[in-house]
Amino acid sequence: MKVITVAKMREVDSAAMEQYGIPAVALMENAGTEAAKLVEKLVGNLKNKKICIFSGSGNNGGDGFVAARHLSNRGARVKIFLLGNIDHITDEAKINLEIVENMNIDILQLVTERDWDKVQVALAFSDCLVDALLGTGFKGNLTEPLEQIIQMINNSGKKVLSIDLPSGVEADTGNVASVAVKASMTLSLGLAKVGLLFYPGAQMTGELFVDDIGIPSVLLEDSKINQTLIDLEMVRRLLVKRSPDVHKGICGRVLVIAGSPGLTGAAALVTKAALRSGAGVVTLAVAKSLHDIFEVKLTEVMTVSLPEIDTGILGLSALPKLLELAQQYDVVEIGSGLGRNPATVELIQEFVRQTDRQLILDADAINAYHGKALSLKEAQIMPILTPHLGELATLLNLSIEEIKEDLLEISRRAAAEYNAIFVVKSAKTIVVYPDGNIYITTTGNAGMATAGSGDVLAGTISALSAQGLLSYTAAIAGVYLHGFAGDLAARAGMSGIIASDIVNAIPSARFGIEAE
Ligand SMILES: NC(=O)C1=CN([C@@H]2O[C@H](COP(=O)(O)OP(=O)(O)OC[C@H]3O[C@@H](n4cnc5c(N)ncnc54)[C@H](O)[C@@H]3O)[C@@H](O)[C@H]2O)[C@@H](O)CC1
Ligand SMILES: [K+]
Repeated sequence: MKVITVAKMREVDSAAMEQYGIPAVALMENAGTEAAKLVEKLVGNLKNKKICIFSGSGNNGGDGFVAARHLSNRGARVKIFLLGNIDHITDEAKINLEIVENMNIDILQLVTERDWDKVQVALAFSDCLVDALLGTGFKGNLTEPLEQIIQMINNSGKKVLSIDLPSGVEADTGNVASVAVKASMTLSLGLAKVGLLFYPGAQMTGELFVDDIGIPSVLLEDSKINQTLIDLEMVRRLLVKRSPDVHKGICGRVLVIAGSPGLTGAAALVTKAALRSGAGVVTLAVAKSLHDIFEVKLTEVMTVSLPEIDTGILGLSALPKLLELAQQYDVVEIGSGLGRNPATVELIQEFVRQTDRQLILDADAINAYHGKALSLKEAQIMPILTPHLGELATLLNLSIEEIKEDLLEISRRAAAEYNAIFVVKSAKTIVVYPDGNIYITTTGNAGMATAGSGDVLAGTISALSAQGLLSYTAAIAGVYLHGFAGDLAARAGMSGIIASDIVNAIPSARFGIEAE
């Protein structure tokens, strides 16, 4: 499923109206009709049900007026609370406001504090609320009466249907200024808005429904809408089932260059995740003085000892051996817990420049390219980078807050600038391609915010890439599989998940995805 930004949604709306001649009021009619159906889903038989509709003065409010008409027609007792300047009401909303006025539906414009009491009473006796205060036209901070009304809605404990977006959620970012409606259901119009998928907006959305409201499908499937959700079907098509006559040598060979003193856990997690994700052979290359530790720590992973420049620290002296070794592997994962010694940074950059293997760069390998987009462009095959928000911020010289303000566009610019596939890890991990396409995962949970979870992801993507998925698709399938494994691990208690739990759940997750 595609996910859309406000600017693009406006283009699609305009095209529906101008190219296809669909009047705006018809789109609004469809929006309100669908909203009324979902209210029925929330409360059951509408007869005598008390429904409060909160409408703003924009088109989102207009959708609310249409819903009011349909709900009233089906026997509900509807009250409309109108907020905002009625003189600035849009043409389509005005048409629908006049209709509900003509139908003698109870409408109260909220102006003074005395009106709040009426809202409180109505809320107490209502069966369900419809939130049509703010849609895609909202940005920034909420002004006072809105904030108060939204708080009243949330405090009422009633079921709420939000139209298009929970009011107060910014459509392009998922940011919530001070407060937003906590919806039981959200009906998103045309396509789901980006903000419904990212936190904190995603937390306010409730169950998400999407309706095309009559917009021609060719407009909604436009290839220029370049955000797509990663779903089960997509990943099922990508993951190739193991044929019965395979041997380990053709199940994907992964070389991992990771670990430094005090950071051996990262290397262990990457390698184990690669094995659990189905790689046939996984080898860990480490500095000589760490080698014995890993020999004990890892059973199924082979280890190779590299020359070091200091205890446990790699430098250029390891380069010839690494380049030669890499030839025997399909994919090289580099950087997890490798450390930031300038000599190690130099080794990373030279290795990345000279090897012709597919690379997955994590953690310190990403840090090695701070301000050096041009030198990463020297990589022979487009690499995959797996930064978390902090690493992305450092790479781009921005703060995490600045990135969150415009995550998609900033990630797009980074992928284009570095000519790399970026897997940006956060509560909603995204895969970003230099051509601007973004894939957003639908798996994963808050329990996965735990040390080492990112190392597991790097191992998973490496294994899938080594198994023959193109870097383009390995990142998508890896992110989904990793999140799915985390969701399985969460069944035993989300808040206590540790990274090894995710590793151990990968085989079941893959089995679940591949199952017919
Ligand atoms: N053709 C279209 O564009 C369609 C639009 N539709 C609906 O129209 C919505 C978009 O309509 P609009 O562009 O009129 O915008 P909205 O109705 O989402 O919001 C505009 C209103 O919000 C107020 N507002 C904006 N930012 C605010 C802030 N920070 N604090 C307080 N008030 C603020 C504005 O003053 C204005 O009254 C969609 O979300 C959807 O629900 C649907 O009717 C379908 C067709
Ligand atoms: K809304």
